[in-house]
Amino acid sequence: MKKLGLTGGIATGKSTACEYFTQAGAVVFDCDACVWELYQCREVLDKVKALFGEGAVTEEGELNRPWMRKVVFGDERKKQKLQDLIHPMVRKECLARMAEAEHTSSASLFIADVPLLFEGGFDFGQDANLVVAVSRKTQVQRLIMRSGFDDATVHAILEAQLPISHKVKCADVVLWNEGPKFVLKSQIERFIEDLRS
Ligand SMILES: CC(C)(COP(=O)(O)OP(=O)(O)OC[C@H]1O[C@@H](n2cnc3c(N)ncnc32)[C@H](O)[C@@H]1O)[C@@H](O)C(=O)NCCC(=O)NCCS
Ligand SMILES: Nc1ncnc2c1ncn2[C@@H]1O[C@H](COP(=O)(O)OP(=O)(O)OP(=O)(O)O)[C@@H](O)[C@H]1O
Repeated sequence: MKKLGLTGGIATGKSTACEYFTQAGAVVFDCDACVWELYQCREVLDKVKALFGEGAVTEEGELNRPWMRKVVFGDERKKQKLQDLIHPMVRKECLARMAEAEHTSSASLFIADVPLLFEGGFDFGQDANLVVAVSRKTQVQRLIMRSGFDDATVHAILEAQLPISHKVKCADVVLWNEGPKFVLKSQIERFIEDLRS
């Protein structure tokens, strides 16, 4: 089974690319989804509350995402504290999912969608790394269209990530997602064909 890391910046199209990889038969591990699941766990939420205070959790007992975004993306040290808590758990889940796929699945491709693949040095023994890239202008447009974040939040998140141009330099393969979705899809189909040949 070939193992690939997939990354990009926020809203560059990682999840969209992974959807196409899944359609093509790959097993995909999504770090963001894993983080969402971890926050469903009371023990994890209690740890987040212990680190950041009562404001981290809503009255309904869920993670207060807008509050956390403000705290974490405005302060490098606090962001690091959250990452130190969450990343080891995500990596553990990723390795477990990969081991399970190797034993139970006939898929020939395992892909981990890791937003901070290069920032965090996320190593799960992958054979190569893919980057889904767009121009900064398109990235900001798609991010605002999807999330409605204000300019300050967009700026803070982008500041917390390596520039796409840097990620492109670290990539083994770049999927250029500036055009319509079907163009991304056909790049992925061609990439998979090349792997098979
Ligand atoms: C701060 C949190 C609560 C904000 O939640 P929100 O719903 O807005 O974002 P979500 O988790 O869906 O992530 C969306 C995107 O934000 C970006 N992002 C998330 N965490 C980080 C981070 N620590 N540094 C830079 N960018 C990040 C990524 O591009 C990611 O794809 C959340 O992002 C979080 O817990 N981050 C820390 C965990 C982490 O590092 N996750 C990244 C994958 S392991
Ligand atoms: N080629 C494209 N053309 C137009 N819109 C696109 C294209 N690719 C992705 N999008 C849209 O841009 C937004 C971001 O895409 P997607 O969720 O795949 O990015 P992401 O990198 O996974 O984001 P995040 O970092 O938040 O996890 C979505 O609304 C998606 O539908």
